[in-house]
Amino acid sequence: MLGILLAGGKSRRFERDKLLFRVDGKPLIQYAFERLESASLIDKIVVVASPENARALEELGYRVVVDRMLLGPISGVYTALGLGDAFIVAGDMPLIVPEFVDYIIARFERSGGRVCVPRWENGYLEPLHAVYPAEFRSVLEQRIGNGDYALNRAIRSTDACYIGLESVPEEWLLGLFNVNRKEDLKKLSRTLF
Ligand SMILES: Nc1nc2c(ncn2[C@@H]2O[C@H](COP(=O)(O)OP(=O)(O)OP(=O)(O)O)[C@@H](O)[C@H]2O)c(=O)[nH]1
Ligand SMILES: [Mg+2]
Repeated sequence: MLGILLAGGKSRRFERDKLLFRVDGKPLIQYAFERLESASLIDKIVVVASPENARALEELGYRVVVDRMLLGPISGVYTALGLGDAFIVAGDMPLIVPEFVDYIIARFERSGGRVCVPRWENGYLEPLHAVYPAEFRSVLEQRIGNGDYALNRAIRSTDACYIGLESVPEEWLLGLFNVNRKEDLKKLSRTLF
């Protein structure tokens, strides 16, 4: 399965490009890359970047595709699905749990190729840690065309496969942690070092 790291955000809350920000000498996105790479069902990783950070990411050695729409995650997913079915994850998730990634991909295979997305007990979805079939691209195209950029609504409009987070090992939930603000780096350091 193709692995995609979304990297076209604005980092408004972080106040500078968080994915290139070095944590213990390594760009933040590299943590997500390494953990995604060690999932056994992931065979290739592509970064979906913005025109602003594409060059810097390429120089770090990543395969990069540019998202020219930058409408938020929806256009990142839309761009990614031009490459095929994919496990799509936010580049700001440095604690990805490889077993959890494999589990979602396996569920996708068994579901007959539906969108497979983690769901909290309160109904909240984790669309940036999910598998999407390439065919979902046409759903997104239509919604983008109608000016509806909510990825969650696009998912709910289809017959998606939901992974109940109340029934997965508790350690996996850490994989959903994402860095939005500088303060979040403290939590990251406590977990990593
Ligand atoms: N390709 C692409 N990725 C995006 C886009 N918007 C957000 N992302 C990525 O999606 C992930 C989650 O987004 P956020 O946490 O909201 O990140 P952000 O937009 O950079 O940060 P804020 O401006 O603080 O909301 C991050 O890895 C972003 O890089 C977009 O328009 N295109
Ligand atoms: Mg985030």
